[in-house]
Amino acid sequence: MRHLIIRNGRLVDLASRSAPFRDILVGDGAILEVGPPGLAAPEGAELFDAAGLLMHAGLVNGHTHGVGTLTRGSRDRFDLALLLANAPAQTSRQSAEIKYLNTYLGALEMLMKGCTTAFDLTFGVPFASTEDLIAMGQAYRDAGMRAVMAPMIADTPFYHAIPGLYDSLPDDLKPLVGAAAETDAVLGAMRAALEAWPHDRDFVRLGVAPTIPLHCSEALFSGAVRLARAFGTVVQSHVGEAKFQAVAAIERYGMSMVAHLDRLGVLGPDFSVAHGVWLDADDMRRLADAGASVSHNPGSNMRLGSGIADVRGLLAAGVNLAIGTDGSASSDNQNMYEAMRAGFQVAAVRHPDMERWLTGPEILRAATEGGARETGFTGIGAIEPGKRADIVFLALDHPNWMPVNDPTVQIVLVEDGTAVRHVMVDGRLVVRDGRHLGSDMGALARRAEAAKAELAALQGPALAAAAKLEPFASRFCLGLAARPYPVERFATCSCCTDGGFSAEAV
Ligand SMILES: Nc1nc2[nH]cnc2c(=O)[nH]1
Repeated sequence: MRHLIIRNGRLVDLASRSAPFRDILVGDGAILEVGPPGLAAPEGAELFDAAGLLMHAGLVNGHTHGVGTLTRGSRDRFDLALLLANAPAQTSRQSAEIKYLNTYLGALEMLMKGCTTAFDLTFGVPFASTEDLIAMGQAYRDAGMRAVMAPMIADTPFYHAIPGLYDSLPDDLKPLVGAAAETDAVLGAMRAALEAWPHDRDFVRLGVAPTIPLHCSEALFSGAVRLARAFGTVVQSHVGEAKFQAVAAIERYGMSMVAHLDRLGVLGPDFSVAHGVWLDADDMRRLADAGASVSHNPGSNMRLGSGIADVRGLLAAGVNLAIGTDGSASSDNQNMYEAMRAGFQVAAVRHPDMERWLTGPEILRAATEGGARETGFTGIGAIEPGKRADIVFLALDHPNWMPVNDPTVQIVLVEDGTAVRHVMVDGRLVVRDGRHLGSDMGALARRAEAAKAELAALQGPALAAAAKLEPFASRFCLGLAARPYPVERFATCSCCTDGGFSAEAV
């Protein structure tokens, strides 16, 4: 066994909100013991000196999209309706190099900012082949990160998914709307990828993401979840992200999106909801009863103007909470410290009553243990015996940490990733002295610029067509969002006007 003894570091303790000195003994990537200074180590154990460093468990990004990294920061006024109007064009045509680079650069950013595991909703089959998915999984392997890669699958294009939207389009634009996909072909391609998956599942797993319930026929959604369960993997879907979707769900199903999913029998401990902004108390109870998770993505929900999730309500109901950044195409960066800080801030904005604000330990727990449960990587999320050694080392001689106060609050509200000194995954350093081991940043920057040019040439015509449709999608979805949505939770909120969130707050 390869032993590693980490000495002289301070370990964040969520329960006592302190950071006592602790030694950590690691054997073959697993944490064997955690104890006060002077912990016994076997002869020949390699010493890792963590003097002047604060240790916390690697962060888990509960929801991202590696596919959007190369387009980060390219548009400012961009809401979910515009994103969905453009998504097929943006994800349709990419070379293998672009797919790899998108994923690798996202992973690199996450690792360098203290995140060691991600739930990545990537290109959907059949547009991404099994080979593409394997290559994107390799990007995580090469970066040294853990991930669930879940292809976003659908059989109903956005314009058909939202009741009335297609009919609202001028006739000359209707041919620009993509055709429905063959349900069996999508499920067949998903099955083939699951069967062929070659990567070590302790590091990179293949998950399943029926992307948005409205974009999936019942046969596709149920079939996707059955497949995930047959292969013992996890499922994630965008649920209740924007108000227009919540209203459209009532119109389409005669019930909320979560009630529809419950009726399909797909909710369970292996099921996670991305966003979960537009949920009522009944939705939350159904998710909690099923043991499901919600990835709270506050930065994205603000960036796209989607709204503010009632996270206190989710926790009180007993839903497992994770924290996510969302993809860089929707929220630009992959900074889990920023996502945690935003999570704290939006809860305070959402609830005038301070008793309902989130605490530092609650957010940090969601970004570690909650994410571990949500991704299905049960061996991560904490620094304790039996877990894998995914450890972030923050420099205490960085201004962020002068002085050390309540470390559980300071990580959430002060740290921004700039104090990340080293990052360890499975007992091996992947970031040392702030630099990712194995990446040539100059070469990557040149590849990214070349990929950007290639992407513009490949996707230009499809994006031009999407741009013609965009104004119609935008107007239609704004019209849906202007309708009252009957969610009782807003009745207790001081920023409420007519039973819906005020336009200002959303
Ligand atoms: N935020 C967000 N990003 C996406 N990227 C692709 N689909 C989606 C979605 O439904 N929501």
